[in-house]
Amino acid sequence: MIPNVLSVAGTDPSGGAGIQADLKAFSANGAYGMSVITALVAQTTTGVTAVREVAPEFVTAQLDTLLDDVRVDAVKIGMLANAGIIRAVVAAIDRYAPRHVVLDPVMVAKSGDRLLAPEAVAVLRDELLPRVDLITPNLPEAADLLGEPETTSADDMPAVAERLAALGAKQVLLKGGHLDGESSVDVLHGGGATEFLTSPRVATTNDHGTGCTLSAAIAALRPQRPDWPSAVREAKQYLTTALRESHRLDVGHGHGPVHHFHQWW
Ligand SMILES: Nc1ncnc2c1ncn2[C@@H]1O[C@H](COP(=O)(O)OP(=O)(O)OP(=O)(O)O)[C@@H](O)[C@H]1O
Ligand SMILES: Cc1ncc(COP(=O)(O)O)c(N)n1
Repeated sequence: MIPNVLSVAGTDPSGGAGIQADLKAFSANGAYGMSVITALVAQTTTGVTAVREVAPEFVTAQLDTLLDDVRVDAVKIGMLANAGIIRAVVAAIDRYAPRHVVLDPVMVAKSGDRLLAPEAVAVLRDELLPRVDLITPNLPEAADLLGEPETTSADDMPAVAERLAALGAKQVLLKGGHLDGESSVDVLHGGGATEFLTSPRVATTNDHGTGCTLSAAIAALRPQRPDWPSAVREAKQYLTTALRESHRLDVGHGHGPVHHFHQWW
């Protein structure tokens, strides 16, 4: 059976990040994609010009309407914008107890624009993080969640992932895309085990929405794979190929999107 997978996130009219990227990654990884929108974002490959946050009650209305009808096999949560929307999502998780939940704790876009109110970071950490199965912070987001300086070395990443797990996340995928080096190194920590996931760094400026794509591919694959490490390893391979294939696209003048190729038929 094809899994039903939901993205709860903001929009990107240029199709590189947010809901639009998630739906492409779901399809490419064999899932049926659905979406609940938290914020309308006027953005493209060069940055964000405006944000309209959806009222928390309307996020609840979208979630209730969908979840009362459709079985959801996995959820990917991205941009949540503010504390009211975080609490609407927390209430829905408590009400419907979805089987697999991935949280990409989106805080700042690649362009430097804030996508989460600073005062909402504590709400995300204390109320949402302990309710999800996997969190996928990048290094600045990990530092913000832990209230400590940002790590600049891959050697420190296992210890950072362990401290994030102590906040209540069952599995932590700490992403090292912001580090320099020949390889792009992530660390997966969970169930008492830690592993490095290393892929060759692709020389490209088409790196808008890489975090969105990775977390969405993980959510799509998890119901189709026996455990988190299998889904995470395969999603990372999917992202690396999507980055490699991105040279075939000609979209915008800034950080372009990755190419969501179909790998399953
Ligand atoms: N140039 C690259 N080549 C290969 N992998 C990359 C490259 N850049 C990023 N990655 C990988 O992409 C994923 C996302 O990493 P990153 O740390 O950039 O997250 P992010 O900042 O949340 O992404 P974004 O905000 O762009 O959505 C990680 O698995 C990282 O290793
Ligand atoms: C709606 C939305 N969600 C997430 C991101 C982060 O992606 P990036 O860091 O590549 O800009 C974004 N730009 N927009």
